[in-house]
Amino acid sequence: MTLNQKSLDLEDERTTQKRYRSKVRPKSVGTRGPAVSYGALLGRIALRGPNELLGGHGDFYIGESYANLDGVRVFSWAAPVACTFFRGSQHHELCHEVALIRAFEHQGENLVDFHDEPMSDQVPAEPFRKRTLRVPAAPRRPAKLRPPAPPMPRQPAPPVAETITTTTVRAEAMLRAQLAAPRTRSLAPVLATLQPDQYDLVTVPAMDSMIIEGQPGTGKTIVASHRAAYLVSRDTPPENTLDGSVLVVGPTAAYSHHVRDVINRLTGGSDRVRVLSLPELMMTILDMEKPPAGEISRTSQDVDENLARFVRAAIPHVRKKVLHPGCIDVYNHLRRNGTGDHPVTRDPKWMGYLYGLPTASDALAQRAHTPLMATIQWEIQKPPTLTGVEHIIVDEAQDVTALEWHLLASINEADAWTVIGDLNQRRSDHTKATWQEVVGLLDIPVGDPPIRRLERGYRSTRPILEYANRLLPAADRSVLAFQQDGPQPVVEKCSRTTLDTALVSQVKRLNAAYPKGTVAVITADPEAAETRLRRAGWARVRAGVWERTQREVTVTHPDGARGLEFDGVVVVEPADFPQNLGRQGPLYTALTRPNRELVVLHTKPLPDKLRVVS
Ligand SMILES: Nc1ncnc2c1ncn2[C@@H]1O[C@H](COP(=O)(O)OP(=O)(O)OP(=O)(O)O)[C@@H](O)[C@H]1O
Repeated sequence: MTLNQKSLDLEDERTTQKRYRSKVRPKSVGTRGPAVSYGALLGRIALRGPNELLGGHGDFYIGESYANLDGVRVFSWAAPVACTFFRGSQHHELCHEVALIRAFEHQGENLVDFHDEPMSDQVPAEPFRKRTLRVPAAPRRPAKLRPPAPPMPRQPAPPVAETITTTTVRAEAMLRAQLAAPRTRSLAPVLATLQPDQYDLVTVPAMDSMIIEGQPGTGKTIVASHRAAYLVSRDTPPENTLDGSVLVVGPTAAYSHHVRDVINRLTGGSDRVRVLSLPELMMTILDMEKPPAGEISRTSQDVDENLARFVRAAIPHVRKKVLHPGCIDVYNHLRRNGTGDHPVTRDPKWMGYLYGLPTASDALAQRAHTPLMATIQWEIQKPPTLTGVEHIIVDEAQDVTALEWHLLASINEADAWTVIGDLNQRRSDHTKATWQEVVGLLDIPVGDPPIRRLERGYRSTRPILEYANRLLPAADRSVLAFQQDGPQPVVEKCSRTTLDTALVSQVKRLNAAYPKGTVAVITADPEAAETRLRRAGWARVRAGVWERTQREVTVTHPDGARGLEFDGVVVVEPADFPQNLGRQGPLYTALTRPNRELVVLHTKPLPDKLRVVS
């Protein structure tokens, strides 16, 4: 295609984009501000020839929702026919007719470029209808006289044998450009570059439960967020959707913030998807304003599923004494181990545990006891805002304890689950060590294969992943990084006095290297790092965020970094990171947060595995 032709075609596409936006936008724009979808066209499909399903035309668009632009059809990304664009494995009957796929590149609201990918050796000479050349500006017929377009079949056709595989990378140039762009504070929709394996997982029917596993940066959160939107889209085939709502559960409030925008953009701000971190969920149940503090559990008993059983058995006894018991009445009943006639348990191990519980007000303030308090409250009075949930998507599921799984299972009215995680990032010994145990606990059927894997890492470059993966068992160490090139991690041995200057100068260097991007310091001792920054002239703008000369740095404990990403990350003193059963989940999470550059500063010896030169 000549340059001139391309710019004419681009003009055409921009015109269609404008018309599409003006048609769909009033439906999707609400009062929720910039997070709401703006009606982007994602791409365009040219078939090998005209097709009667398309009223004799041979091309169509894929966009954020359905529209008919005077005979030019835009199908939603959630409709089965979008498989022609995403190259998933549950093919639509038009999949094997595809000659050319055009993917649109947007900057903000502007369509700035397109990328064509031939899929067949039979690409028609003029694959796409050209509006500026072919469509005369003739007076238009009144809409009511226009013949209705033939309906598109909604059922996906049986898979066809062809060379499309889910390991294929699609829209590669755009994907590369997107990953090289500065990271922002919240995740963005990636529909135009969604990969075939991700699309397959996003579009699994709502009532099918599954476990998805993948190393850091393989797109698990992308799948979680796009799947939430797919499940409630009005363009999703009815057999794949649900009547109720979807709850997306993540690890921290920062994670909820990270994904809320993308879901709002994809759903047009639908109130059928709720995003809450586990602590936020429990605070909602308990109607608490301040998050509880401290460890997620002191002992495995704090989060043991037996507690849920005790609570359910205790409530009828408490109700005999108190007509409308509150959370505290039930808690105190447990603390006393019930009554002489009806003890909660006769097991000495559990009796000791119950007698040792703190007072109710202390328990409410301690994170280790929030799952128990929330379980009690849920059993006695469910908040109406959390009813009607039919599918729960749990991200960072490796960090959910047994008692929390029980609570989530009580909330889930249709028992449909998408459980997503990475066991290598586990941060506690008190969570389940295998997915089989989680499946057993939830008592759900999962399909075949029982665990689906996302293999390709998108976030971190190969040098970063190779360094971080040294922490893993040998069998998990191989790296499939989409971004092959990037700076080697900088590992700097410091003295206690030089650590201060090294930290500040690395933060400044990364800020300068990624002027539009994000930088973080991840440390087991955020207070010490904040003191160093304060002394160097940085000022706190909000919790965990510091500013100097209009540049920001986030300072966080590894627990707070889960699910997040930054362009540059400084990891301070790996030897001080919490370990579980000798494994380095929190350190592994920290080392895999950067998209572009990793710096490790240490005064103490590095963990053995990081000292090994591969
Ligand atoms: N198809 C895609 N197109 C563009 N960007 C993508 C795509 N898939 C993943 N990414 C990007 O890769 C980065 C990592 O994705 P994501 O956060 O979903 O990974 P993850 O598996 O949840 O990681 P972790 O477990 O480490 O938190 C994000 O910036 C995301 O936007």
